[in-house]
Amino acid sequence: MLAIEHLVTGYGSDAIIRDVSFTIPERSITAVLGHNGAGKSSLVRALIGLIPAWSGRIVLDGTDLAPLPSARRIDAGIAVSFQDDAVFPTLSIATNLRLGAKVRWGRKAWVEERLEHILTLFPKLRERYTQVAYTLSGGERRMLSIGMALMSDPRLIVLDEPSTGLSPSMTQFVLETVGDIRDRLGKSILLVEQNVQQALALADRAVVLKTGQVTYQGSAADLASDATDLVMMF
Ligand SMILES: Nc1ncnc2c1ncn2[C@@H]1O[C@H](COP(=O)(O)OP(=O)(O)OP(=O)(O)O)[C@@H](O)[C@H]1O
Repeated sequence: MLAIEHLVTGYGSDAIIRDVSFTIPERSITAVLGHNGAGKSSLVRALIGLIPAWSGRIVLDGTDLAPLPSARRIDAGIAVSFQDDAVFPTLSIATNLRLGAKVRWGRKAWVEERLEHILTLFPKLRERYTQVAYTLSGGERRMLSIGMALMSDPRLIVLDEPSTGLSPSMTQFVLETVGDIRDRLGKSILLVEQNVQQALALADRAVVLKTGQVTYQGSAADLASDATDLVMMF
């Protein structure tokens, strides 16, 4: 569904992503793994247009998104939830979620239907629907941030380290929900995670980045089962 082809980008004159190519299949979870500084966040930024591609292509359903600005990429079907939970703290859960669907505001019934899907996925958000977002716990705020990204009904959702700063039980809940986003909503997910074992247990495919280059791409289960491979790839 999405193909990243020979992507090169970076900052100033430093190339950080160096000839990266991989594909993300329909209805699948692809985990992007790598040490601190490997280039995971830079890859996410390039994917959604926060930094320009120096060369290469980002092809979604046959269209190259690399020359397009971020807003056009959202229209094309990519959404992102960043680890710093970009929610509006003084607005209610209900308003935050509706803002996530801003690109489709003209279609009221459609927005309400999306909202129902998200509230079914995150029952905690339904319980706190009218509360303002700053009253949420860290885990609930993470759910809201993911819910907002899902409101535009993307084909591909990019989750940048969704477990960062969460307790082990909340991490488990959020990662289980990532499985639901694939299975119940039928989305494709690019999951950037520090939590290697849990990410591999959940993902269908894995991509390992090392100093901006791909050292592994293939089955997540195969990588998880071979400890030697894991050490070599990182
Ligand atoms: N805005 C920036 N300007 C210049 N260099 C940057 C910038 N952001 C990141 N870098 C550099 O790019 C390299 C890759 O960083 P990046 O944040 O993409 O890695 P990462 O794999 O996401 O790391 P982490 O797991 O620590 O978030 C690092 O050497 C970093 O210092």
